[in-house]
Amino acid sequence: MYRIGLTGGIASGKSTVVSMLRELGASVVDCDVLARDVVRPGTKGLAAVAAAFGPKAIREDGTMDRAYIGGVVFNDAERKAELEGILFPLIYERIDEELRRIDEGEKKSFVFLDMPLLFEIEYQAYVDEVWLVCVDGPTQLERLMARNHFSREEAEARIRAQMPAEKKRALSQVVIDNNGALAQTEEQVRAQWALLMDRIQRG
Ligand SMILES: CC(C)(COP(=O)(O)OP(=O)(O)OC[C@H]1O[C@@H](n2cnc3c(N)ncnc32)[C@H](O)[C@@H]1O)[C@@H](O)C(=O)NCCC(=O)NCCS
Ligand SMILES: Nc1ncnc2c1ncn2[C@@H]1O[C@H](COP(=O)(O)OP(=O)(O)OP(=O)(O)O)[C@@H](O)[C@H]1O
Repeated sequence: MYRIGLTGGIASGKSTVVSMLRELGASVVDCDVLARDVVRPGTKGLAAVAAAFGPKAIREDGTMDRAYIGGVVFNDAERKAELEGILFPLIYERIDEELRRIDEGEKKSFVFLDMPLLFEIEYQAYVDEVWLVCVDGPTQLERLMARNHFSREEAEARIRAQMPAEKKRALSQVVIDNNGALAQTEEQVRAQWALLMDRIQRG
């Protein structure tokens, strides 16, 4: 099964592009969803996070306090590495499970992996090509602040925790520019989809 990694900085528009790809018929493994799945109430993932981050990590309803953990890890690289050390192995396991399900169950010839941290974790060796969703710095900051109701400082801390877009651009085979209107993004996605179908058919 041909694997396409889809990545991009926070609030670059990955989910927006994923909805367009799904409309076109793509199967997509969404790593943010899997990252939430491994810390559902009652999981060993959440128990490990609670052991490392203390009682404040869990809310009264038993779910992980994402705002609290986010506030800690995006301001402290060591704490972020600690969280990743707990969650990444669990997320990798779930990715493999999902890939097997799509390969054997849906019998698809290709799959997209929506993976925000693809380059940060050097996952490019495990995919056949990488698509990058790109926005310029001011647009990213503005969209992130608007979507998450973050202050400028909170938004900048999250952006700083990731690899800069220029570095990611140099490592990607396809770049989708999401600075413009959604219709312009959709046009690029459709054009790249057609090229991808050619590549897959040619083997
Ligand atoms: C820190 C947490 C609790 C913050 O939760 P929150 O609901 O605010 O954000 P959410 O999970 O929706 O992620 C939003 C975006 O933040 C960025 N982000 C998330 N984790 C990280 C990280 N470890 N390093 C850099 N950026 C990150 C990504 O661009 C992601 O798309 C959460 O992101 C988390 O559990 N992160 C660790 C797991 C992880 O790395 N997931 C992302 C890749 S699979
Ligand atoms: N072309 C666009 N024009 C205007 N707003 C947009 C455009 N594309 C995305 N947005 C908005 O920008 C925000 C970020 O987009 P989206 O959620 O798709 O990004 P993401 O890369 O999936 O984010 P994350 O990394 O946090 O999961 C959303 O509020 C979305 O509605």
